[in-house]
Amino acid sequence: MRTWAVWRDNAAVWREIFGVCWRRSRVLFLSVCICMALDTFAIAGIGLALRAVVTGTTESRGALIVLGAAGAAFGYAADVTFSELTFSMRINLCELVAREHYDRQIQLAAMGIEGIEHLEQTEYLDKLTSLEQTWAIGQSAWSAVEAFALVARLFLVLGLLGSISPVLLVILVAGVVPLYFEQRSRTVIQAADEARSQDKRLQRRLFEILTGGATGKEVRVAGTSAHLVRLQREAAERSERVWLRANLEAGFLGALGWSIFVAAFVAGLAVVVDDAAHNPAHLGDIVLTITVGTQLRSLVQNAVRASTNTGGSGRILEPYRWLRAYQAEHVSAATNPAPDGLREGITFEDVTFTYANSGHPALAGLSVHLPAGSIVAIVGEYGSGKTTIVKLLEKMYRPTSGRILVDGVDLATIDTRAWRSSTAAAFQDFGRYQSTFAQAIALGDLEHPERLAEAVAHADAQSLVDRLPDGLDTQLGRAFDGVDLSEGQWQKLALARASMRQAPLLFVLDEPTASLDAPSEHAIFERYMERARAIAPGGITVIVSHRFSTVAGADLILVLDKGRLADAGTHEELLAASPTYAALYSLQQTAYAGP
Ligand SMILES: Nc1ncnc2c1ncn2[C@@H]1O[C@H](COP(=O)(O)OP(=O)(O)OP(=O)(O)O)[C@@H](O)[C@H]1O
Repeated sequence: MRTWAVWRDNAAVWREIFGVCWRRSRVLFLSVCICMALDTFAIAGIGLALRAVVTGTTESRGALIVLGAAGAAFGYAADVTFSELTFSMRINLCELVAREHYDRQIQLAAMGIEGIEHLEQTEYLDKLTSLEQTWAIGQSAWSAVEAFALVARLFLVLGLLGSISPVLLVILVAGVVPLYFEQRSRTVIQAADEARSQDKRLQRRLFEILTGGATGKEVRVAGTSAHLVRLQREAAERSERVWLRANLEAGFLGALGWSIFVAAFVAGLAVVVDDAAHNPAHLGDIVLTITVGTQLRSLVQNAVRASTNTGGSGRILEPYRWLRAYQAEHVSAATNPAPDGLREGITFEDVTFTYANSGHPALAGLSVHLPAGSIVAIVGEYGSGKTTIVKLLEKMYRPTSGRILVDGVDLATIDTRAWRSSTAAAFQDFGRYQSTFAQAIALGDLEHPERLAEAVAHADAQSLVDRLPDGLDTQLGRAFDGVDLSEGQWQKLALARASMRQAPLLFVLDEPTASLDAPSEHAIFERYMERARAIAPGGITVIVSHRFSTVAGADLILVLDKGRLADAGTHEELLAASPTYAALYSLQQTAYAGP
């Protein structure tokens, strides 16, 4: 039942693929179909033409010999030409459809998912990775057509054999035998492929660790390279053993199937030869039987390959179908407009959030009001839930329970795109875009490139730009022979990107200065505090930090402890009323002041 459902779902995608092929290039689509159909008849034509040559020879009919020879030559030429043409046109069509349709569809579907939960689960990441080969989606549909055409060709050839002698139809039955064994040997190979996939992944990861920039440094210092190389070799040996065993078994199964087929074919041929010995007019049948019969082997093999590819295409269609279904489920249906400005503020109402792959809540029963127009700092130990609040505010996740209210309206009901375009954020794990410096900043708001200089100034990045060889036009990153930046410089760039959006309702800075030195950190905080005061009516600035001292000027400080709100208030209030805050604050003061 499950298999049937998979085939039905695959068929629905194939129908869609053919529709896309038809719309994108009718000429290519029709050419492929016509070439495939003509190729199907070419083999039968060759057999018939050769029989005509032999019959012409035995009956001394010159015209028939010439016609048969010309027909056979034409048939061979057609077979080669049409199969070559079909092959290259199919590739072109698949690439065209991938480039102009599926690449875009997949990217839109991936970005259409409201949150980022799926991006943090390995299984889903694997699925997305396999979708990088978008041409294979189109290829899967054409493999199905090819399998169908090959089976049609098989029946045509067998029909011809049957017309010589019904006894030859026994080859039809024999033809199923190698089909069965080839199928089984492919299953053996597939099972082995799956069985060794973990070792292959391990090999790949170890290779990345050994050759990667960041990991390479650690491996060298720790002196563990020989150990890692050994682990990699062991994984390779395990994988090879599984592969070799499977190939031997598959080879044996294949040989067994073909031996049975050859025995049946030889027996059939003996019947035809015996008949021709008694009736010279049937000599041509021997040629026809050998011509068409020898084609059977490659036909059956190709039919098996095509049908296995068609079945295997589920490997690419399954993640594609999954992505579409997942997107359909996770597309935001919220339609409330985002407010123009905040009047009351943002209220967390008993918000609890648990990550899908985690057993305990990252935030538990959080109830707090962030007043409109305020600067809110979130402090707390590692893993206390600070970033989780940021992600919830940006609608990357939805609360497991409780609500976040924006001026009394549930954030879940506010149109996600509209909400995000009224906010700006510099995330802790910011992107390092290997483009020009200016492009990497402008990504923050493509509609207002004129704000670039201002954003650079806000992030205290002007002196950095001045030092770059081509200023704002400097290419970044090693992938394109560009300049590599230090962690702190990348962070300033991310800050500038977040500063592109002027007067956002919500401005979130998650550890915006973690990689910066103390003077830069101080300058940046001063500037962002100042900016926050000038932000749109009621705009809220949220700053996440480990360093209590730098956010002391915030209007409201939230102290998180293991996912719970331990305390909230101004710096002075907390110093007076919160022993946790006072202790951590004085600890940090002492640590930064030194002995
Ligand atoms: N994607 C995730 N999947 C599962 N658990 C997660 C995920 N992200 C965070 N967590 C867990 O949720 C808890 C809160 O994490 P969060 O990143 O919000 O803490 P944080 O206070 O920002 O920490 P840090 O100061 O280290 O950035 C931690 O226990 C963390 O391990």
